[in-house]
Formats: sequence, structure tokens, C-alpha cells
Amino acid sequence: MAGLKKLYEPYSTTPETTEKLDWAELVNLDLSTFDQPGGKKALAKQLKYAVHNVGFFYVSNFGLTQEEVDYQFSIGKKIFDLPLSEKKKYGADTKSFSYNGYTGPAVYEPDVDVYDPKHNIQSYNIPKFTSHFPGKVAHPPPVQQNWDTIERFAKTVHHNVIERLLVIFALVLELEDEQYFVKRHDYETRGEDHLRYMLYTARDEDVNRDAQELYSTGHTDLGSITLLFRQPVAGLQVLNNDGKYRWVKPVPGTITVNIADTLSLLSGRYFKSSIHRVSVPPPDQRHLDRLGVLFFIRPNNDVLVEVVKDSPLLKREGVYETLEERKDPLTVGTWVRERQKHIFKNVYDITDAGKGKEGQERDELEAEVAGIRIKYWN
Ligand SMILES: O=C(O)CCC(=O)C(=O)O
Ligand SMILES: [Fe+2]
Repeated sequence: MAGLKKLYEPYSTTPETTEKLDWAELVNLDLSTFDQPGGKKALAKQLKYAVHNVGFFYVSNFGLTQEEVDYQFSIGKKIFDLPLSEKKKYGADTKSFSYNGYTGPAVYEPDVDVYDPKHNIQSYNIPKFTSHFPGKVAHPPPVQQNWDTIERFAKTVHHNVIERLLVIFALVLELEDEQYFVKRHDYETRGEDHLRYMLYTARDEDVNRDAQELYSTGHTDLGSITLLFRQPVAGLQVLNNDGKYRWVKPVPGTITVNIADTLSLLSGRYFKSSIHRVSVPPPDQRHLDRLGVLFFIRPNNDVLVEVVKDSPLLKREGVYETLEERKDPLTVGTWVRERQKHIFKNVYDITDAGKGKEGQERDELEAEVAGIRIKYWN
């Protein structure tokens, strides 16, 4: 990705935590081996255990320089530094359940003047760079001025990371057509993927205590996969099979990836959509604002939420025998819209710390969306 046009100083990183934390052990896929002879098959072999049992992994050597990644953090910072009145002008259209644009307390609670100090999360979402969306005119100056750079970044991620991972997933399932998932995530076809700049503002200690030391509670993501470019500020935790949360280390030079619900559904739930949450950072980092650059990937809107047929692996594992046939076909477009509607209607019930034991389901939030059970966790 040549010719980075820089308008801002790179956003400075912070030192890693020195606290002793219980870190999750995750595999790292070196994507530079993808095009070597036998490379993608070897990556599929390496990933097989993780996609079924863990749901989180790292990727490295994905064809972007650290400088290019850092610059995205600078853009994110510029967006959140805008006055609230300016950010509100670009507020997401929650009435049509769209995520694109700015979200935060001022958008979720438009009639409130003073927000609950617990609610410290702001996001800015940019959809795909296709003709289905209004383009740069719909965005504030830091996005407009960096439009070409953001577009190149998003498309590089799509082609270098997402498409390669989608091939690896098809190989894990031993599909004859290794492009099966790639075809269903065609960049130019309408889909509700987005690039998200996300900021968690540091809170006072009494507010953290009140929020049970959490920034957001346990959940699964709704799309196919989520990519997280991270600063060294720890916070993300994944629920392990033993019912305990482990911290997910921000590893320099990597992207953290997690599998989300739609990909899990397409695989007959063989791929694990992991429960994760965001804790208040460890003591040596909790005074820091925590900025992230994330990609939320979904299949194209016209794709059906149906289990891939003829996977030799799923046959051997007896997955097909466990499936219940859906009577009415569900498109990804409808599924995503219904999920986003559900989230917007319940946003703080979902993210605020719940009652009950850590790592357990929050029964009071159990819901059915488009005929599919959704759960949240403490
Ligand atoms: O900020 C993070 O590390 C994770 C965010 C997350 O889980 C989400 O936005 O769905
Ligand atoms: Fe998430």
C-alpha cells in the first residue's frame, strides 16, 4: 500500500501492561505463507482446532505497515476529538437500525443532557466503499480528508486478510470450492460490513466499581468475523471452555480475529462464535483511553443463512444430523437488520453489568431474533 498521505502525526502508542494477567493462548496465522506451495492447506490445518474450540486467533504479515495501521488510529482520534455537537451531526440513523456514522450516549439517548458516566463507549462506523452508500459527503472532516487512505486501508484488509481467511475456513471444512465463502463476501455486492473506530474513555474508580469493573459485558458478535487492530491497552477477554474469562493480549504486529455468529451458523455451529467482553484495563493502564480500529464483516445481504452443504468434515462430525430445517428462508440482510434493531432497543441492558455469576448466561436478556436464539453473558 504505497503513498500514504499523512495529514496528522501518528497516534502515539502506550507501553504494554506489566501486570501478571491470565492470558488466553491463541494461535497466530502467518499470512505470508498463504501463497507458498501447500501454504493455505497448512494454515487450515493450523487453524482447525482454534475455529472449533476457541473462536479467537491472531494473524500476522497481512501486508500493511505499522505506520499505515498507526495512521488509522490517528484518524480515529481526530474523529473523537471533534466537539460532541459536530459528532452528533453524523449520528447513526438508529430509526432505520443502521450502524453507519457516529454512535455513543448522545445518539442512544438524544433527549438526555447528562449521560450516565458508566457509558463511556463511542464508535464511528464506515460502511464499504461501494455505490450502495453515500460516500465521503456523509462523514466529518477527518474522514473526508483521509477518504482515499481509508478506502485503500479497508480494501487492503478485505483482499489480504478477509478473503484469505475465508479460503482457509473453506479448506477447514474441506469444501470442493475453496472460494465458497469468498463468493458470499463479494466486496462490490451490498453488505453491511463496516470499519469501526472505537473509543473507551477512562472512567473514575467509583464508576468502574459501580460497573463491576467492566466496559461491556459478555456477548457474541453477529457477523461472520471481527478483526481488531489494537493498541497495547488490555481489556478484551474471551470466555474459556472452563467458564473463566482469559485476557486477550494485544500482540504487536498482529490483528486479533474472532469468529462471529453468522459464520458459526453457516458452519452448522461447528465454528465457535466466542463469548467475549471488555474489562476495565489492568491497574497500570486504567487511566488510559482505549482506542481500537475494528472491522465487522458480514456476508452479502442476499446470502441465505443456511448451513454449507457437502462438507466432508461436517459429515464425519455428524453435524448435519443435528440440524433443524428452517421453514422460511432467512437472508443475511434481514438477519443483520433484526440483530441491529435488537441491539439498538436494548443497548444498555446488553452492555451494562448484569446480575448473577461471572461467565454465566443472563437469562433476563435471552431473546429470539429472526427465529434464532441470542444470549448474553455476565
Ligand atoms: O474493544 C474490544 O476489544 C472488543 C469490542 C467488541 O467486542 C465489540 O465491539 O463487539
Ligand atoms: Fe464483540
